[in-house]
Amino acid sequence: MFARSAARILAAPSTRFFSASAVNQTKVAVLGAGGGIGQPLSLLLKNDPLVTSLSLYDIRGAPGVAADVSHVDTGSEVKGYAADQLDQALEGVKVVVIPAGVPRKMTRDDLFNTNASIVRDLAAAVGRVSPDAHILVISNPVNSTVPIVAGTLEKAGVFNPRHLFGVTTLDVVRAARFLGEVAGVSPSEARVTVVGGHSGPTIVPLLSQNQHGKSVTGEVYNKLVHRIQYGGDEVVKAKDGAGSATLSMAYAGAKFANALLRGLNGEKGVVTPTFVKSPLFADQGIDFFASNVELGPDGVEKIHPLGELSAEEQKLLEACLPELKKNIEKGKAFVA
Ligand SMILES: NC(=O)C1=CN([C@@H]2O[C@H](COP(=O)(O)OP(=O)(O)OC[C@H]3O[C@@H](n4cnc5c(N)ncnc54)[C@H](O)[C@@H]3O)[C@@H](O)[C@H]2O)C=CC1
Ligand SMILES: O=C([O-])CC(=O)C(=O)O
Repeated sequence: MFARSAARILAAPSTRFFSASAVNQTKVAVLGAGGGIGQPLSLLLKNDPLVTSLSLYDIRGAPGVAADVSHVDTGSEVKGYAADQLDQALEGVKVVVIPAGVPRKMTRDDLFNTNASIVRDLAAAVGRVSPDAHILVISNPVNSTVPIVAGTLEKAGVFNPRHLFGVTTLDVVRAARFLGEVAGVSPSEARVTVVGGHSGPTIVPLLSQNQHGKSVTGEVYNKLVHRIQYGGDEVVKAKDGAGSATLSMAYAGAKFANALLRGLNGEKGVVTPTFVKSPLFADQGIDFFASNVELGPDGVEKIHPLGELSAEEQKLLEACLPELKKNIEKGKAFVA
């Protein structure tokens, strides 16, 4: 099965994204497992053959979610942990996925005050109990929460940049879906590398690098880019006060977790965009950036350059960088 290029497996958005050798199975924790994302994400991880054991934590409701999910007839063990059992939930975990926090009503940055301290406290617990774990941050604003996790772990003297990922997979999933619609092809043929960060102008889809994407021009191009950058708003508006994307995010989170687990298990060529500590724009003071990253046995194996950009993409990148820099600095200042 591994003979097929993993990059191609990732390139094929579909419900069948789990691919496994079941050799090195892994204990995965979900922090925020009782929430809108956490519940379906826990279900999807229960269905991932690379997950041996699932540890579900939330300040409310995780034991109930765990009891429910544990009846699914796949091999993994599932255990739920109550509010005062965070440290127990983290014992022996190799991968920690964090969708804890509040979803937005206005902009993602509005969430900063609430989610910054939630994420900081959870990161501190990971640093204390399972400092080698790979941490996948879903909680918004990702552009700031990832630097918060990094800063917290740095303070604890256990930060490993190869083990920290902001999950930007929903942008990649949306880009494939929306380009597929515009070009009249299957999303599996419409894979788009999305770089930058995860909010409005910091989301930079490199449509020109896809054979269908490069023929989209003019007003259709502008609308497509806008839809990818503001896809979250579509869901927030449609949910009308009931939160933001949860189901598509759970799908994207499970897809990224599976890619990481395949890399950790030694599969070669697993490449997907993710927001990591990155040298690409570090000379401009931007030391976190999403780009294609090869995932390997120790997490980040190789950070790929952006490749060739069209003139439009160059402009999008120019708009992204100052905003992303501000978001990163805000996260850093919070933990300083
Ligand atoms: N990275 C991305 O692409 C996306 C990120 N998000 C973000 O994910 C986050 C979660 O969204 P939803 O699941 O819709 O929210 P939700 O409110 O439905 O669930 C959040 C859960 O976190 C729990 N929680 C709060 N504080 C906690 C703590 N200290 N420890 C453990 N659990 C805690 C809550 O009890 C709740 O069950 C939000 O910040 C949202 O903006 C949402 C969609 C996409
Ligand atoms: O829009 C939001 O707040 C949730 C999110 O990050 C997304 O859907 O991309």
